[in-house]
Amino acid sequence: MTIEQPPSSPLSPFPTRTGPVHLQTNNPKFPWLVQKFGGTSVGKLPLGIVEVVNRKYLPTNRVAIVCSARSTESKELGTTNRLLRAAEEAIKAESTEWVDIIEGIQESHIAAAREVVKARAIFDEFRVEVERECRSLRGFLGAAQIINEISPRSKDVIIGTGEKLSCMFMTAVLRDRGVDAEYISLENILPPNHLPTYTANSKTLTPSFYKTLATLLEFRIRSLPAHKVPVITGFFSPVPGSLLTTIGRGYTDLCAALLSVSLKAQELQIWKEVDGIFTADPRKVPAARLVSFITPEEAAELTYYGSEVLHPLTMEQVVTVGIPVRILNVWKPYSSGTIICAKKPTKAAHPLTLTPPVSDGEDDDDDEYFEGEEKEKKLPTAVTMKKDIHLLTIHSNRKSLSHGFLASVFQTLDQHELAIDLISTSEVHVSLALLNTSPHAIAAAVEALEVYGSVDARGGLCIVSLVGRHMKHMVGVAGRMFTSLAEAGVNVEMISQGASEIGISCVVREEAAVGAVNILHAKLFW
Ligand SMILES: Nc1ncnc2c1ncn2[C@@H]1O[C@H](COP(=O)(O)OP(=O)(O)O)[C@@H](O)[C@H]1O
Ligand SMILES: N[C@@H](CC(=O)OP(=O)(O)O)C(=O)O
Repeated sequence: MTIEQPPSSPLSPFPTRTGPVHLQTNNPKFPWLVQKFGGTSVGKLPLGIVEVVNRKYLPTNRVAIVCSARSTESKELGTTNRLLRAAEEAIKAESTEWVDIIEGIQESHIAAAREVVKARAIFDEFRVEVERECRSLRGFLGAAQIINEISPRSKDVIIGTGEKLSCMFMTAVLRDRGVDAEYISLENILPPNHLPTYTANSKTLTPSFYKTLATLLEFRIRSLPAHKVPVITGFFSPVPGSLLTTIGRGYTDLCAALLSVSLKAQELQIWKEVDGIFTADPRKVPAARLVSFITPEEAAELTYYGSEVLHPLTMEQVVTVGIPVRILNVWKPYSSGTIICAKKPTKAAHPLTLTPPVSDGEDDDDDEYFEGEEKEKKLPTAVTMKKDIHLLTIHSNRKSLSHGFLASVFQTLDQHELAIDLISTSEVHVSLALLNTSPHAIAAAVEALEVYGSVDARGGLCIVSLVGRHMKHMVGVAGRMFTSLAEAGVNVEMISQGASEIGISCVVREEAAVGAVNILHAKLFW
């Protein structure tokens, strides 16, 4: 089968083939490769994605694609945020704005396809699917307006439309360029009657949830004809609680990680608009450098403490089965990005031939894998910051023993669904840094904690964290960290060293945080 190819498009910086091309299919003999594309990549560079899949990886791998909802400028202005706004509008009695928002989403997807999809039949089929999907969403929101209620589960259904439209779009674009793609929606992947068994408490998903989901994903993908290239919604549902409350925004990374586990993928690739993981957020620290390799523990610490490169739950899924994760830039498909795996891989020309050696569990020096290369300096790996932090300091009234005191504090925070980011404690005093997810919950927790002593609560703070596997063995790093901050006049409100010894964190005022990160980068990373 051959398909006519259009001339190159302004949406791709790469040369586009002209003339007929052969249909590109998955080869079932090749190892699986899972590729997740962020919403801005789908929005700005759909033909770049085709290039990545088709020309670069289909010749060596069996590819599964996961997409999040399309954004043409930034995630803030993207489809998911627009859908959330439509949901808010729909429960206002007189509002019709939600109708316009859905119309806008529908039209922007159709307009994007009109620009890149050249085969009329593929475009027409896409348009019919998009119109059907948006009609169904309008019906759903119309019903919500009548009953004046949108439950968390209903919100999931609404945002899920974003990934569905995005994957329909990418399937059409890939087909148009000769890739035998198949759209897969995971909107009903889990049987709803099983859900209550998958939460240990109201917020935490049990390992058996992830295991069941991975099995169902594998079953779903393997039910496709083997040569098809699946294009899978990063949205999966239903989940205990709701996807937004239990897993949160950025759930597509987690979906791709579970898929990689279920397919025993050779690698999980997260394609973004940034070259990989940097020594600091390049938007805040102009001198930040790309890091070619980091460990899963470092990546988890970094994402937890504010580097938005991966969803925080992603790493723990892939790490147990040893699947390497690579962060790559969709604008530079031939660069090798950042690889996240337990041991530094051997160097080779093609990124996918970087095979991570099996770890022997020893904490040996990873320089050995770069024989003949310049000895790597022992430095921290990255510095990161997390905004919107509240600090609670509780001075016990000594009416309970210290172990009882801490237990009561934790229990109270749990009752108010507040998660602790950092903790620093003496026998009867405790300081806790919390993400300010709900000012109401913090106020209620403070009131409840006053039973145990006096409570000092302050907002407008930031956590600044230094992360690095070498820090376990570096003498004086904490000293240099706090001397550098003190010399720059940054007041440190709390200090905490992670139990894994790969992270040291402190709390500073929000207005001092970017400066603090820049100072630490300038003083400790060279
Ligand atoms: N240490 C870090 N390394 C790289 N990026 C970081 C780091 N910390 C924060 N970031 C930010 O994470 C963002 C994620 O990349 P982006 O391409 O915008 O995401 P997506 O493609 O998922 O929308 C970047 O804009 C970058 O500024
Ligand atoms: N579209 C969703 C899910 C997601 O994973 O997004 P991203 O891949 O851009 O982090 C969101 O905006 O949260």
